[in-house]
Amino acid sequence: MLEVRDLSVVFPDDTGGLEALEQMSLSVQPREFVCLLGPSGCGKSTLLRVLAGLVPPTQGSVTYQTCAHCNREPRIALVFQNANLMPWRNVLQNITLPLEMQGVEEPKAEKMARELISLVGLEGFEKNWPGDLSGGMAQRVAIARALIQDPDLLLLDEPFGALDALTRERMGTELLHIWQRSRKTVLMVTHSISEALLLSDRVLVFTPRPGRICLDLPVDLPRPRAEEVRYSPRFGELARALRQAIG
Ligand SMILES: Nc1ncnc2c1ncn2[C@@H]1O[C@H](COP(=O)(O)OP(=O)(O)OP(=O)(O)O)[C@@H](O)[C@H]1O
Repeated sequence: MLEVRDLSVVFPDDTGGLEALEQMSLSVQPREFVCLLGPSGCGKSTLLRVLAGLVPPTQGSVTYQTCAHCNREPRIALVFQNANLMPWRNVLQNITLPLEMQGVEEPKAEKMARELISLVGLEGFEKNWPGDLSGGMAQRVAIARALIQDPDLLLLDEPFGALDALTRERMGTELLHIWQRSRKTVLMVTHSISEALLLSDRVLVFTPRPGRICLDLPVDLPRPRAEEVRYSPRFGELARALRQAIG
């Protein structure tokens, strides 16, 4: 699905350049859920921005294979820590926005949005304004708005980072359910070891800047997973391995 080869990113600064990523290589399989963990400033968001085409690589390459027989540009959706909803559009209208920009007819866009509203558990809130939503609800709208583009790759940059601990835990479980039903290829930045283990097939741990991958850990916890997996001995072993790698 995605192949990154020897990727380096250097941001210009007064001292000759700030190296955010150094010769990073990784690949992601279709429908895989991969989490990125690492110390603050190690280049996790930079990697997502390169993958989304927002930051150019200084060196190296990013290649997408969207499907076996087609050669189209990949569809990539990015969700940030803040939901960034349009305050003058209600929940339904926020979710249909990307389709409206593509010129999709309103009844079709609305039908698709209602299906996603059901997927993210927001039935009954279609007409609510963003200002009346909790942080968790706003992020669910942002995730639905990303999914309506039917992305080949969904990039999540600490999507629950601004939420309180309990809401964050609940949103982790909800994202697990959403992914189990949508089965998108996902790359997600998180600072939470337990969130990474609950959700992902693989966790990539970054070194301090310049970011390189120091551990590529397959998460061999059985699926479908539920909240209780956090209390299994294997979960504890994997958490210990990740903690050691982060240092
Ligand atoms: N547009 C930019 N211009 C200059 N420097 C940048 C830019 N974007 C990021 N950086 C720098 O690159 C380094 C990596 O930043 P990045 O945001 O990718 O780290 P991160 O691992 O996502 O951090 P955090 O976990 O704190 O969000 C940091 O030192 C940051 O200051």
